[in-house]
Amino acid sequence: MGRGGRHRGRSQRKDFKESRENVWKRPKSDASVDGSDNAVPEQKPTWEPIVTVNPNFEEYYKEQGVVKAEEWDLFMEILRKPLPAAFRVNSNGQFCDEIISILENDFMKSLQAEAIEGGELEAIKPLPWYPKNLAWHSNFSRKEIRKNQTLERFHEFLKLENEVGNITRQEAVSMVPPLFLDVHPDHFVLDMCAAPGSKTFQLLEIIHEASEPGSLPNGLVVANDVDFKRSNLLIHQTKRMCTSNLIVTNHEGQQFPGCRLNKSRASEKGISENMPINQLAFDRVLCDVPCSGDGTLRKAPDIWRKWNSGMGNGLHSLQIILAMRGLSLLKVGGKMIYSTCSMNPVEDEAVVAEILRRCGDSVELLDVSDKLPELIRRPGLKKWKVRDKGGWFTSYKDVPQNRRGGVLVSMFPSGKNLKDSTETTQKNENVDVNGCEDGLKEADVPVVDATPDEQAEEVSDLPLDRCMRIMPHDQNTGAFFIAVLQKISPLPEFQEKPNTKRNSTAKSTDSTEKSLSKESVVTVDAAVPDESAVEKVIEADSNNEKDDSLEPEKKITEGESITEDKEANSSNAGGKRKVPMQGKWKGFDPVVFVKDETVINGIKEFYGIKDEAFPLHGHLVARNNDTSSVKRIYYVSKSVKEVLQLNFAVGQQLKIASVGLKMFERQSAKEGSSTLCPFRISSEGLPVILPYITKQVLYTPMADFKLLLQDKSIKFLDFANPQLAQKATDLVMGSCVVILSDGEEPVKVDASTIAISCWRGKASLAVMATAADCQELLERFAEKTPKTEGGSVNGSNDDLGGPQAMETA
Ligand SMILES: C[S@@+](CC[C@H](N)C(=O)[O-])C[C@H]1O[C@@H](n2cnc3c(N)ncnc32)[C@H](O)[C@@H]1O
Repeated sequence: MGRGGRHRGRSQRKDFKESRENVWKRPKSDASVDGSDNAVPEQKPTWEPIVTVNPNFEEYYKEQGVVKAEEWDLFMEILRKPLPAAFRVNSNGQFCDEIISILENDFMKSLQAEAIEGGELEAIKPLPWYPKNLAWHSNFSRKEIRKNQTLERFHEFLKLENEVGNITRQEAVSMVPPLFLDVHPDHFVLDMCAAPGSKTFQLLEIIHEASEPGSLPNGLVVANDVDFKRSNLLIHQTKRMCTSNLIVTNHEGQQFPGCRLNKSRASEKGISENMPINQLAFDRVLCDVPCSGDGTLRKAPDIWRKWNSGMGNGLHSLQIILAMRGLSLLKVGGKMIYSTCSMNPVEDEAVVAEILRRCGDSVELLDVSDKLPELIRRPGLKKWKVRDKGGWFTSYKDVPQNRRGGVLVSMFPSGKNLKDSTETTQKNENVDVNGCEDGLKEADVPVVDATPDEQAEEVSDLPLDRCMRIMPHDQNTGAFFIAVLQKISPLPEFQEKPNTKRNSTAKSTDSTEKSLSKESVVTVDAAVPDESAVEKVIEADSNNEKDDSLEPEKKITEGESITEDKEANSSNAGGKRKVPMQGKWKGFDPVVFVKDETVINGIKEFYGIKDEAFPLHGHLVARNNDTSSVKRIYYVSKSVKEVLQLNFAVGQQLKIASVGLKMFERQSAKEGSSTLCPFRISSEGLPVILPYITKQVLYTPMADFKLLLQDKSIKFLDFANPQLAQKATDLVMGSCVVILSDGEEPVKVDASTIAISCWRGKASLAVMATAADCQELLERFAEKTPKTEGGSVNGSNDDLGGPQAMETA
């Protein structure tokens, strides 16, 4: 019997069938669409059908030719259907193989009856183009899964595994860009517009792919997003990954700092001007830009009502400057993905064409047609039109002066202001072209002769067919656009700098937003993926050192401050951070290296961690502006440490929202008892540090391990195995680790080791892990019971599989 083991009768299938017939409904009280799943309320109000008609949308895409006339009806039919749910199994999760096996051998079969009832061939199936059966598609929509009782067991499974980080719910097409980025474990990767973080999670998985338990990759991911609230969702998402190789930053992507140590600064600091210039450059950049999001219509049906052509036009310039900044931060030889969840060529091919024009020979649009052959996609367009309120334009030369504020030359296939052979000259009045952020006059958009081809119809001469457009009706998904770019040589000099007036012929964010408010009715963030792990808005993440629930016990002397922002130091008193606004950075406490020998040596001694095996010095950071109350200590990988040091060296340019892996947490012992070390091992950090802990470890067989998970606390005398009582008593009071073992003998920690963080009290042992983690382990053991226990509890964990130890608090 599978987990939960609840089988429902046929009567309940009726509800399911009905739910499938009602295509889209929404609560009568309107819900705003911000693209994230939390926009779809769980409340049970009266429901009214959502209108899935928008004549402007239909007219626009018919004219653009993104689908052929003969497939139009199918395209529209699929767009009106709710999006099937999709999810990925975390390839670094300890139970990865086991989860795939449950999907293949249990749910694929047990859900089949429901699929047939609903008219589908398969209930769930692995996405054929995703490696190693790690990604799955379900023919049930997410709403069906949530609402239909027959699917409850599957829903519970998804919810629990998602919560503990073993799976991530993510729209299928949103999984594609990281697969084309060709990331290696030693790469420095920048995810420029990262929230809510599903692709960041994928990037981290790839970085960690080849790591043994306890060993850390050389690479790192910097996940950036301008939106503070959404950054918190990202922090929450990626916390489930237990990584010390992530930095989360809060910058406008187009202004992301290069952390360059310039000459004047070098002399100020007395550093030789001849030293190599330090630059934070990346091997890979993911530029998954804000977009109009019409590729997510199936998931966010409110877009039907809101869509208009101005949405794409209004974002075009921001998309260009984000992509240009991404390319300038890329190492020569490095690769960047430009992607959107929009089908609109103005946000897609036109942006790629413009960045290729700006970069000349220094950037190549790669042909990746031989990669992921099972993924059905269409080549990028080479011709398209531009529409605004006034009508359609096939060439910039046809755009009247009064429309040139919103319609830019870069939106057209040629990217040029072509002279019509029938015209003698183009008037170049000194009129501001709003699309040019530095106030370029129209005279600066040169009028050029059209080639004979261009005179007939504007067709791009760039190899835009190398771009990829995924269409919903090809494989029952959402839509997505992806281009893979490679930096061949340094960019033309003026393009290498962050977005400045001088280097851009596009609108600034401000002018983009102005243009948006003029013509579009959806927010910039409308196009956001479906990741359900972000169903709650988290107001402050656990990095917040102002949480007073833990008592300060011991003073930690800070090392050097990495982000010494005065405003950061003076804010954030109440636990809620302020949103950085108008370029001012507010809200995050500075990152400091923990250098206090008493603290570090105390931890090392208490847990028996040897320096040569696992150095702590230089790898521990805290968030604090008050050195007396460090409560959480984060571990950073060597790569992250180097970036922090560089950041410090160049004047704290990075606005760091979160960094490192929470490894130690200050814990007060109960009144009347005391502990030698006030820092307990956090469950997030345990998988990394477990192989190096030599003290405060208790090995328990399965029966007692289960008891501990069930009861959360166990008196020493209640252990089923009487020897354990003595061994638990022998531990020093305070934090300890309990490892599932064949007997009560030590086992060598490897990928299959299961461990939880505990607290050794006066006469009992208490679990310091979340209820979800305990439940997940118990269910895992239940799945295994017939095979491993055979009437007797042997406690062997040999067949539990997967990397790293498991648990979190
Ligand atoms: C399409 S979503 C990104 C989705 C994300 N890559 C993922 O897979 O979860 C676009 C994101 O861009 C962010 N954004 C908007 N303008 C930005 C800017 N100027 N710089 C950086 N991020 C920006 C939005 O807050 C939004 O989170």
